[in-house]
Amino acid sequence: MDTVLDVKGLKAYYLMKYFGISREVRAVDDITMSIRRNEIYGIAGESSSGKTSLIKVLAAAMRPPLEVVDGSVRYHFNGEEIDPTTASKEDLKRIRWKHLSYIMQGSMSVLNPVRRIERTFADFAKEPLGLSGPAFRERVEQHLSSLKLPPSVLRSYPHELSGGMRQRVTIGLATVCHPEFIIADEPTTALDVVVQKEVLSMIREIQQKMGSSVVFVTHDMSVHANMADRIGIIYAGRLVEEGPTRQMFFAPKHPYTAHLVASLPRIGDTTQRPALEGKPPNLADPPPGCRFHPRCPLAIDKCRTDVPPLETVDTDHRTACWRWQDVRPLDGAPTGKMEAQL
Ligand SMILES: Nc1ncnc2c1ncn2[C@@H]1O[C@H](COP(=O)(O)OP(=O)(O)OP(=O)(O)O)[C@@H](O)[C@H]1O
Repeated sequence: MDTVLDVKGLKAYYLMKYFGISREVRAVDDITMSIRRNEIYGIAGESSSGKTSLIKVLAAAMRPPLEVVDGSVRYHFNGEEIDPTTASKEDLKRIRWKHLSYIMQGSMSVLNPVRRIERTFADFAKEPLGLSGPAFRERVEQHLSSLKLPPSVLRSYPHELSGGMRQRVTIGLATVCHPEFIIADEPTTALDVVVQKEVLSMIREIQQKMGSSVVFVTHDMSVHANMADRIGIIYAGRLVEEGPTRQMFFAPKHPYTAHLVASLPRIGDTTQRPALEGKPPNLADPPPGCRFHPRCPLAIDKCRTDVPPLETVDTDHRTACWRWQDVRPLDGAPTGKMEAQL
């Protein structure tokens, strides 16, 4: 299997000191995963579970107080090994956009408010694309048109565009160099459903054309169902289950995944889904054993004391649950009709 990214035992914590008292938030806590060439890997999990923190480490966008305290992250680009957490500024500049690109949450931060969009494209993409003048402009205009954006946006300032247009411009920036590895954090959440569909199919098209890898974060399981080849579920800073999309939806092996897929809204279905009781744990003081045990309907004594390892339970399918053999799809889990969509 052709692996592009290897993450081993990664721990990244927010290390803070207030009035001499240290506090650490264990946002990413012992994550091991690999991303392959030519796949879309979806990361799901509820708010504050550590998805964005993980993505920031992978995208070389980590800032204090977030720090890697253990483990390793390695990209393999064209035979070259790059650690995004220790790479020099020059190395990062060299790989940014052409090899590794990042679509972050919220579009405004990447667009300079006092620069026209064309200047921002020139700053980001001219050098990596190796084009100039009319050839560069033509390439950018073509790319924008695949995102349903008219060439006139290039003359605009960010504040002159709608939120949806700005988000598409951001996606355009991140994909114009056809990068090998695209990291996207909730890229379509702010868009209306029609535009969301177009943008997602555009990301897939680029991914297929280039054979690139996409790591994609969203809390929206229906987007994962339609986009991801594999899904990783994060709970309280840990990867608790990972597997091929179809298996995750139809045969989940972790009670938390079973809950997530059963809460997926379906067209025409107005039944109330049972909410998961309790709150996610405080990552400054997580519970011992399995972090999900206080909310888990299957929890036994062992779950309260022993951390379950992430073990392989089927082809390509890993779970961290002492009771994975007893996990069953919940009421409301996808069946029949939905299977055709996956
Ligand atoms: N700058 C920061 N300083 C301290 N703690 C932080 C900081 N940013 C995030 N955290 C904490 O780290 C944990 C993980 O947050 P993170 O944003 O990675 O979660 P998330 O799964 O991406 O959530 P969301 O879906 O809401 O974006 C949370 O407990 C959060 O409060």
